[in-house]
Amino acid sequence: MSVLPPVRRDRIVAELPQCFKKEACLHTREIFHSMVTRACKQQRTGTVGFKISKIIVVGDLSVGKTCLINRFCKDTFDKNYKATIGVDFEMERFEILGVPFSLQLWDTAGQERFKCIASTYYRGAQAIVIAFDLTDISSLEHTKQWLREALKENDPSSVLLFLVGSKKDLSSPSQYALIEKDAIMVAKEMQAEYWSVSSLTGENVKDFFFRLASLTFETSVLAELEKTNSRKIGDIVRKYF
Ligand SMILES: Nc1nc2c(ncn2[C@@H]2O[C@H](COP(=O)(O)OP(=O)(O)OP(=O)(O)O)[C@@H](O)[C@H]2O)c(=O)[nH]1
Ligand SMILES: [Mg+2]
Repeated sequence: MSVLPPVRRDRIVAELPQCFKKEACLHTREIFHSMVTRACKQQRTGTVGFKISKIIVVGDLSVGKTCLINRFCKDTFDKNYKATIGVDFEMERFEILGVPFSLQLWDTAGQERFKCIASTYYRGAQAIVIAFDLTDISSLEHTKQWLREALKENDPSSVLLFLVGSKKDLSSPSQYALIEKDAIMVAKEMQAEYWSVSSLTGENVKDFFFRLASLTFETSVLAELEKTNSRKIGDIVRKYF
């Protein structure tokens, strides 16, 4: 018997949410991978429905990491800056293609003096969100260093990367166009998916987290299927040799 309350109705995903910019996205498929859809229909998703996927959010101080998580998880926005000390986390439960899927969103500190505490929590992430401020080019320049540090604790070949520009409401259209061009280049180099959001207005926030949850889910199901298949091949090998 499940002790968890049902998933909120506005956390149900039936179709793959689309990327923000086709030039810098993890994949351009419009629907979930057919193997994933089939596995979900046949309830062959193994442990995916019971596991909690870890997502870490990193980036310079004051770029808006905490506000981004709070806008999505609590639908609130605080205009006063309160530095994150070390780390904080929020849980979000989704239902994707009928399968329960939980994300643990780790909000880390950008301030130098709290960084060493925060970095001890980087390990074991399924996805890394590297945040920068769309009105501050230096925060975009620092994203590569944030990524390098986060990847020291994670497997670069399996972790999903997202480069997220924040405070869209504060940038003028011309300033925005300029920084977005650079951000797309950085995202491509990192092999990350690019998004821009505003936690003040909420623009793109829900779309971003739904995409993040869905791609993390898709990757987890594919990994689970691969594990099951290699186990099956192992059984055959054991049986005949
Ligand atoms: N206008 C506007 N302000 C924002 C937005 N997001 C964050 N801010 C403001 O930027 C400041 C810093 O936001 P935080 O979310 O605390 O930044 P942080 O990245 O968590 O900072 P650290 O915890 O120190 O790493 C606060 O004053 C927020 O109100 C946004 O989308 N629009
Ligand atoms: Mg913070």
